[in-house]
Amino acid sequence: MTDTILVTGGAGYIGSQMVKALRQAGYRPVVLDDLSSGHRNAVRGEELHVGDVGDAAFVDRVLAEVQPAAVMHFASFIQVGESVADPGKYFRNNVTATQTLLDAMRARGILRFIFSSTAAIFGDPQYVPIDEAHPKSPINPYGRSKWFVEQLLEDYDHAYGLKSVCLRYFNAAGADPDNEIGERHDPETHLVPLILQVASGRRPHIGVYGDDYPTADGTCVRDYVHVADLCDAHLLALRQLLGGAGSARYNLGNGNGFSVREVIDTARRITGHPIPVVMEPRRAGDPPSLVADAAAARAALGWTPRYADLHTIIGHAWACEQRIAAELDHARPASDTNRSS
Ligand SMILES: NC(=O)c1ccc[n+]([C@@H]2O[C@H](COP(=O)([O-])OP(=O)(O)OC[C@H]3O[C@@H](n4cnc5c(N)ncnc54)[C@H](O)[C@@H]3O)[C@@H](O)[C@H]2O)c1
Ligand SMILES: O=c1ccn([C@@H]2O[C@H](COP(=O)(O)OP(=O)(O)O[C@H]3O[C@H](CO)[C@H](O)[C@H](O)[C@H]3O)[C@@H](O)[C@H]2O)c(=O)[nH]1
Repeated sequence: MTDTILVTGGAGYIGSQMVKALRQAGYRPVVLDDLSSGHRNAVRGEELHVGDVGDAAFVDRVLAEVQPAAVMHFASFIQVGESVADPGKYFRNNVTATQTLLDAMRARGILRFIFSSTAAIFGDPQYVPIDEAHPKSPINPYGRSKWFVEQLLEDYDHAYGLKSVCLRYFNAAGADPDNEIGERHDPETHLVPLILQVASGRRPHIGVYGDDYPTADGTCVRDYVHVADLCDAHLLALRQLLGGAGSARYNLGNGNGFSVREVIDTARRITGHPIPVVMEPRRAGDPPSLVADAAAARAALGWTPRYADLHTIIGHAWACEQRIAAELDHARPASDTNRSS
């Protein structure tokens, strides 16, 4: 029988890619999303339940109807800066609502859970590459919200036998290799899509947040990991959980750090656009360097990233940005087009 997998946040950037990967792997994905930042048209033909993960009655109805073998939980708020300005919003959605979901699952005897965690749980790294044993010391409410849930999951396993895999993504980037879906955050805060919006003419320049960090060229170093590779890791974790494996946590990255300048240079080569840079002050809460040690995921899950090369990651994101820019151009009223020409 085909296993049904409930994907919360399945209308978002990573969740929609996951839905596609689940379908291709022979599962039946069902989406639960309140469309607060997701897009209805990112859900392409799957069953979609529109509502809030924090709404206990709604979640219970969906679980009863869908009867998933496991839940993949992508739904959350994701902006570090906003989490500092409005921590209540982040703890409510990322912690309290997640607990509501977990309690509803328990009540229905659904005890398999895959959680979207983040490198932000580590805070300022004490060493790189960062392995699973690295101390957890988040420096913003977003990171703390994810670390709270990880700890809650440990207690829910001990007490209730709820088995979970926490996957700590480093910098998710890239887009669907088939270019059907892609990254559409609003507002966009992530480096790669912002750079590509400059190349497509949607922005005049890219601001670089600081060049006085203790890195080779002074700009921050990150480990960019392809969204399709993140989905592969989820599929492997899912197979293990459904096979009866216990709870686990894995760091997911390629183990290669690239500076902001290197990312911009790579994008210049791919797009042929000069991508003007404007230097800006440091952004609060940015660690100088975040690079994953993903040896545990490779060994225990058998995870081998297919698109580890930065050129490929940005190339896929560029194809997506060109498609989105063309769609926006097409949708713009003729009077706007006349003005800009
Ligand atoms: N993008 C990254 O680089 C990155 C890095 C590390 C971790 N993550 C985590 O991965 C997950 C997905 O991130 P993303 O970039 O796809 O974000 P996204 O904003 O594109 O997707 C999140 C989805 O969750 C939905 N949602 C939010 N709150 C909800 C609620 N209460 N009920 C129902 N639906 C709700 C939104 O409508 C959206 O469709 C998040 O949990 C995020 O913290 C992302
Ligand atoms: O316009 C921009 C945007 C970003 N950056 C820089 O580019 C790097 C990457 O920034 P992103 O915003 O793309 O990604 P973050 O590293 O801040 O955040 C990512 O990793 C975090 C964990 O640390 C969270 O999980 C978050 O959701 C995820 O997007 C950072 O050094 C940032 O300062 C710029 O210079 N200019």
